[in-house]
Parts: sequence; C-alpha cells; structure tokens
Amino acid sequence: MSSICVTARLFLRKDESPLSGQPTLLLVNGPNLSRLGHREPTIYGNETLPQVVDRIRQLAAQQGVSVLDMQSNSEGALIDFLQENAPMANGIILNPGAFAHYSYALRDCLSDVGSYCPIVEVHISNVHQREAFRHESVLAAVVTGQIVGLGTTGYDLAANYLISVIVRGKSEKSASSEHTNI
Ligand SMILES: O=C1C[C@@](O)(C(=O)O)C[C@@H](O)[C@@H]1O
Repeated sequence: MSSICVTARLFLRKDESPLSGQPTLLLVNGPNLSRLGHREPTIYGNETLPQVVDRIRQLAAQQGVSVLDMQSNSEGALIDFLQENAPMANGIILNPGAFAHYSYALRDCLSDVGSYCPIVEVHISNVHQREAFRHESVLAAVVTGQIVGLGTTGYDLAANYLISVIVRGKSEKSASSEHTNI
C-alpha cells in the first residue's frame, strides 16, 4: 500500500498539485505566530495570522497560484508538514519563529526539502536589532533567502518573489516548447 503512494508522488508534476490543480505555495508559521496581532504588537504589529494568510492567498490567487497554510507550535508537526507537502509545492514561505535560532532538526528538513522548491525565511521583526540570541538563524545557510524586519509585508514580498519564479519557469517552459516545435 505504501509503495503505491511513493510511486504516485514520484510522478506528480508540480504544476498539477493534487490539492488544487494549480501551482502551490506553502505558507508555514512556527511557534507563537498563532498569537500574531495580540502578542507584543509593538514588535509584531496588529495584524492577525488569519488576516495575513487571507491576504497572501488573495495575492497568489491573482496569479493562479494556490496557498496551503499551516501554523504549529511543535517542531515535529512543522517537519511532518514540510516533508509531506514540499514535494508537490512550488515555493515555501516560512516564519520559523524561535526555531530559527536553534532547531537543527528543522534545518536538516529544509536542507532536504529545499531540493524541491525555493524557500524564503521571513521574520516580521528585525531580529538583528533585538536580543543577541536572535541574531543568528541556523536555517540561513539552507534557505534561498531571508526577509527580515519589514513587518508582515515580508510575507507579501516573499510571495511575490516565489510567484515571479513560478511565472518565469512557466514562460521558460513555453518558450522552450515553442523552440522545439520550430
Ligand atoms: O517568534 C518569533 C518571531 C520572529 O520569527 C519574527 O517574525 O520576527 C522572530 C523570532 O526571534 C521570534 O522568536
């Protein structure tokens, strides 16, 4: 039974997400981000996580891209979600919360699933202006890029970057098929 699932996954094309039939971005938030809008608003702002997720979903939908979101306070649940969904995703927006600063397990996971699609690490606050323990991200070396300190707009910027990669990939694919047809 399990070998049937593995085989099916190997043959899934990324632009044929089993969930939506559209290219898909994962929007993943780690510990305490469920409290966005309520937690330390002078640092993280007033926008709630559902508001951020709705905005990113609408932004992506305008380009024919769907968004699969999840938030967890648990390291294992984040890793399980990424392992499960990255193979059919076209990009990952990840705010790892405090796991950025010490989770080698999450780093190993990203190093693995980064072979499927680009990953943008987002931090709402400017971690470099804060306590010393926040200055390092152990994930930095295995993600595609980071957006730090631009508030919740960082999620929009990450989505726009990943969507531009998807759109460029599509136009390169159609240009090369036109070329083949000549
Ligand atoms: O939970 C968070 C949020 C954060 O990732 C941010 O978005 O600024 C920064 C982390 O240091 C902190 O632990």
